[in-house]
Amino acid sequence: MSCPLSPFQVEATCGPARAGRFETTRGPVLTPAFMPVGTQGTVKGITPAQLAEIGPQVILGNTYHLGLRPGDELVRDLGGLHAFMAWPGPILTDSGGFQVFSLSSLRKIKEEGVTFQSHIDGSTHFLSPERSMEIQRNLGSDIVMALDECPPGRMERPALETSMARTTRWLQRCRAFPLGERQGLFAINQGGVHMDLRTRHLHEILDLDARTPFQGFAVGGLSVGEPKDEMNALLSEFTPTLPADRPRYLMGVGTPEDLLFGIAHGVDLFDCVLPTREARHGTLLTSRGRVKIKNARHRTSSLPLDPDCNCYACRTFTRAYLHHLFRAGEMLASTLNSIHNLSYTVGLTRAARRALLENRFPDFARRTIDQWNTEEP
Ligand SMILES: CNc1nc2cc3nc(NC)[nH]c3cc2c(=O)[nH]1
Ligand SMILES: [Zn+2]
Repeated sequence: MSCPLSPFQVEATCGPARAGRFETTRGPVLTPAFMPVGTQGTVKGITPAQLAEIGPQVILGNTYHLGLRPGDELVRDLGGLHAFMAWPGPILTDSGGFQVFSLSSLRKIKEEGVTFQSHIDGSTHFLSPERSMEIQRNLGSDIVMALDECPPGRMERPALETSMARTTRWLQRCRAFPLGERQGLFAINQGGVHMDLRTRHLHEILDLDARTPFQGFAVGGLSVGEPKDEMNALLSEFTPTLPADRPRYLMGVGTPEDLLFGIAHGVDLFDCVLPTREARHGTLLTSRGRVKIKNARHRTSSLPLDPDCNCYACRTFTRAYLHHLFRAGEMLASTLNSIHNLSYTVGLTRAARRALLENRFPDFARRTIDQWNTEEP
């Protein structure tokens, strides 16, 4: 079995935290790394050139959305997702399970797969492990996520165990599917906030891994409405038990605080719509905490949004201008706010990596958290 992704190299550690890297055929991935979400083949409101300046290691594409519209075969015929959206760097595609359960209506899940109605036009569709793999092969992503069932938070244990068992059987089917030679498959661990279930599922995954190794391991089933302290308790105990020689990806997380917590407990990769979604709603993530740009106190401010940020928005415009754009409902407000929030979030994981490499991560984390909580941003 060719391994298109190189082995994960741990370059520095600080307790469970680590800085690392792995190669894809479209470039290296230096971790820890935050991956901006490009749901429908675009990181909303940002051009590829602007995205390149922000400099993410990897971006995400959604199988559910792109499979429905414009359709995975069209994207394949036009050269794949990298060409289609003009992003030459590594792309990770999720497998569609999460969107089917969170976006579509009238779905019916069976062993074979899940039947669902499109949120676009109500048409009926079917997503199986094989179909999810086929869509991701057609998109040509570098990192492929297995099709899993993402249980809603607070699912009762018996139902959770039934769901986990199916996710393991679906993983076997994903593994059997012939992906592209440039694609690596990540397995997804489930089990809610229960350490014993997480461990049981991991052992089932590792039984499959022993025969044909997975290129990475994702922690799914979190950030789905469970209490934050329960998520963090599980993460701190479970993450370090994942294989250390493969990337660890925490799906759907999170806030700057969540990223530091995850990094401290050994997570390498993150994705979340929060930075871009909050940007569109006028909440900006800065080195001194959150700024609600529509607040009247920014109306006349000649200051940059974040004095410690060198992004296009912070080095070019005043808060007064960002405030004006948002109040006026201008399109540029979303673009500039997203450029900043992504620059901040990608920059935070990049700075954490540097701190780990320079053996000063605890001090970095402490200073970062203190700065969030001291000055009025
Ligand atoms: C692709 N499979 C898959 N995606 C996910 C995306 C998520 N996004 C969140 N919070 C925003 N939690 C998630 C869990 C999963 C999960 O368990 N599985
Ligand atoms: Zn900025």
